[in-house]
Amino acid sequence: MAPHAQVSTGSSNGPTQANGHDQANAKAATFVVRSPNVSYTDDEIKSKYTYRTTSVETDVDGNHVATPKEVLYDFKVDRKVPKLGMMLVGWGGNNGTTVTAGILANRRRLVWDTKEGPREANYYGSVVMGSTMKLGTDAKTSKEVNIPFHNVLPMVHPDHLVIGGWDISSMNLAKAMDRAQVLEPTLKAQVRKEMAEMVPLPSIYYPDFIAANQEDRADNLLEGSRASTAHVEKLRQDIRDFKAGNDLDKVIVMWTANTERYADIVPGVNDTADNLLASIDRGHDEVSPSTVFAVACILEKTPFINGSPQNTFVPGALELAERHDSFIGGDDFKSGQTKMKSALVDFLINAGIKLTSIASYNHLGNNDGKNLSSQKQFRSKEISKSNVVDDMVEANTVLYKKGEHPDHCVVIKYMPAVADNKRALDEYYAEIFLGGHQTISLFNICEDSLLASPLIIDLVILAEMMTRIQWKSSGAEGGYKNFHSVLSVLSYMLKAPMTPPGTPVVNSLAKQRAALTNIFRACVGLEPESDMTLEHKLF
Ligand SMILES: NC(=O)c1ccc[n+]([C@@H]2O[C@H](COP(=O)([O-])OP(=O)(O)OC[C@H]3O[C@@H](n4cnc5c(N)ncnc54)[C@H](O)[C@@H]3O)[C@@H](O)[C@H]2O)c1
Ligand SMILES: O=P([O-])([O-])O[C@@H]1[C@@H](O)[C@H](O)[C@@H](O)[C@H](O)[C@@H]1O
Repeated sequence: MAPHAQVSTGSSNGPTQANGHDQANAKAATFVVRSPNVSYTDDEIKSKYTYRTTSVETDVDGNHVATPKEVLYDFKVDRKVPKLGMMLVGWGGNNGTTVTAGILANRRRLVWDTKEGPREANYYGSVVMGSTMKLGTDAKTSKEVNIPFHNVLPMVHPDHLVIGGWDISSMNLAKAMDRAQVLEPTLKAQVRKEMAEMVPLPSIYYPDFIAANQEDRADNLLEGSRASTAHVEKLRQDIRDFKAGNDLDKVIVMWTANTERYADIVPGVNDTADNLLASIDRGHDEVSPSTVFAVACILEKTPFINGSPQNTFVPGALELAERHDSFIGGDDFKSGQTKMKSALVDFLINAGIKLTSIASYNHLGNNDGKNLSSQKQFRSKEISKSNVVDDMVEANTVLYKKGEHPDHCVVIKYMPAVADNKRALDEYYAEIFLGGHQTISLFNICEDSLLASPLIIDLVILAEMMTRIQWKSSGAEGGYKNFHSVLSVLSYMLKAPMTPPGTPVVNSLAKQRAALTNIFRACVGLEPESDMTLEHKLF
């Protein structure tokens, strides 16, 4: 039975150290699942998994009857780790330049001087590369055994990503890195030469969708200022050329370009796949650049992830993705203030503390902040930052009556002086025992692009991993199928997680991580992580 995680010498499975790097000649810990329900070949892992849930029926008086349910699934994982390309829309931006420099620094194991002393490249902030999961308990000592998250399935290692992309700004990545004002000069100096050779492909620019203050950087444009089939086909060709030119097996496209205004959902324009394609062909002005990128990727069967808050996936795009069995995911990286919020609100409400108001303010001085200083673009962000508590509030009917929820305001101000070092100030106000109150004030300096870049890596690696996982109901006729086109499994990294139509949105950070972890565990026939530890209680 082949061991699971390979030896770390340069394999795509990658090493296991906290900074994601293998030590010279270190042997990555491996694991293999010994079970009649799991089989390994050189090409595949197959598992039979019993999915156990509880079905609840509620009568008119609100009384529940809970019935345990079991569904048997067969999972299949393709073990061949591909040569993977990551194409960024907005490659010349703060996130695009930072994630590119970060991968170069890690790949070359760079060390650079800072005023606090030497710093070495790492992947901190990445769930895939910087966190672990509980494998089980030691057979002899009963102590927890934890493994690097990256090792649970044969994932791409970020060091091996081939990076490209588009930008409406023609600036090469070295100059764009300077413009971003994120990285230490001593690090920039070591990657400058390589980054100077990276030049974004020209992109589509429909001025009405982003702030007018972005116009001065728009000098790298494809002809045409509204959607067209020619734009779709050009972007598809760009993807094919990038894939062929770098001898890639696959490409993932990530939108990390400016936040756009919401597109109106117009019957006959973008409400169905056919209407959307026809609208693009007619050059309808309510089709955004991000939706054109999404359509191009869907038709090219290239996973597309939206790292910004706008409603890129209009109903027509969603229907098109389902029709083509293409993967999409989004929206809006969950990097700092909102990530903290989704953890804190989860804790407070599950502790029975009645949160009654959340005031979220932040100011930042990067180009994202400049774009968000325009009301329509801010509104996109306000929506994604505000909805993150809904599911946790609705789940607690003890604290909140139907429709009752905490006051919640979101403020973002553009203050150039602080550049990428966003200042987030939050106040959480809650009712506690016997009419008391609890006030929690948070001051959180988020170096925005250093927090978002690891999420870009996670989203790309996990989206690619999902293209190699298939399922079928045990014993059912027919072959294996892909997961649904909408990759809700990516929700941990996203503020406004997209889910398949008709399915609930989960924003609780703990639940999101558990879903991701346990789906990957099921692929190797392991039960969900249980913290019952009965072995430590029943003896
Ligand atoms: N912590 C974070 O940085 C964070 C968190 C959540 C979401 N986001 C979102 O990620 C996106 C990028 O953030 P950033 O800080 O890198 O912003 P940025 O403004 O530095 O970079 C955006 C880049 O996109 C380019 N661009 C704009 N329209 C384009 C188009 N149609 N095609 C190609 N390129 C285009 C711009 O020229 C710019 O280089 C923003 O939408 C932001 O809201 C960022
Ligand atoms: O992820 P998070 O810190 O809650 O949200 C952030 C906002 O507070 C910030 O103003 C914006 O510029 C970033 O793009 C990001 O969306």
